[in-house]
Amino acid sequence: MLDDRLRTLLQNMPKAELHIHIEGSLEPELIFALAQRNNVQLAYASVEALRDAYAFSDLQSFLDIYYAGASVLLTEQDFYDMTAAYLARAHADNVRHTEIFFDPQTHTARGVPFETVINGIWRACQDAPLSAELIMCFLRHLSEDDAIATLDESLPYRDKFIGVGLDSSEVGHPPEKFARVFERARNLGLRLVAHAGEEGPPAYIESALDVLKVERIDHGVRSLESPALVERLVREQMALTVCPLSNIKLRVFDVMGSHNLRTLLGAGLAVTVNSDDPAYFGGYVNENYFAAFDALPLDATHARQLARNSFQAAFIDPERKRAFLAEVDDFFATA
Ligand code: HPA
Ligand SMILES: [Zn+2]
Repeated sequence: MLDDRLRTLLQNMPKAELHIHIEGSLEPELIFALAQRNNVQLAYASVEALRDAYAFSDLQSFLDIYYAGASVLLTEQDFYDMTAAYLARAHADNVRHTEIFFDPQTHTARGVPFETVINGIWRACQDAPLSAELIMCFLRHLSEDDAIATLDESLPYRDKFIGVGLDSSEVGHPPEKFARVFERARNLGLRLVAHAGEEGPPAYIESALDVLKVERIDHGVRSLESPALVERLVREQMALTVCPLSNIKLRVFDVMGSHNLRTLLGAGLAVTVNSDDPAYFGGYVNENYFAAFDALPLDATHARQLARNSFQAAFIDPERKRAFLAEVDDFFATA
């Protein structure tokens, strides 16, 4: 149950966000504004008509609309404006540090130069009122050769992002399909993450760990189907970047009351709460905390654990991590 006191606590607590696709922060109003600015024809007559189309049956039905929405992004300023809007919302939610996914292939396939994409997003991060880093994702429905070409294309901008990830259609595209490109990324000193166990089976989480050697699992909610995997994830304190509203909108769980977030936490897993694609799933990170705490038996102790986990799992140096964790502890000591 979410009373006013718990809601205020969740709103104000310092937190990190570790699973946010920047293209998924593109609000319908901004899609229409950019379409007009760029003379792009949209398949929807109005903001309302577009929003009405946000009724998804699974991951793929969402991805089709998400890629269509991204088609209005053409100039560096478009990428800047989209990113600046997300960062302002994250700041309002008391996010202190965010690690943002971007999907270059969605744009380079349409003829938008890699440089345009990364420079716009990166410049907004430099201007942000919070700490922000970038993680470049490969689209798993495309080939590994395409991912390798994207990694090659990114090398001149190596200092503008900290890691690589794997997103898009999960089932049928197991992590091992991307073994070589992740090995190359690892040799470049990049941090590694992958979506696994959102719609795909626990075996995909295992191959993300064993073959890709990822350092965090994005989603990972299906890990509970394998007790041996849960035991391993707890032992290794492998972070899961869980996205509660996403899981409901994409029908991974029927209703928030049946989400397994509380069970994952109770098992000792290093769970974090994140927004995934906030413009499409009904809210930014604090809305994800509110919805989960409203529907599940979660209290201030869990809030503190989740805030701590978010910084613990962040790709930041140990000194900054200690400072953020101390900030969380101070916040809860005086709350
Ligand atoms: O939740 C997601 N899963 C896979 N790919 C994605 N791309 C944006 N959001 C997602
Ligand atoms: Zn995601």
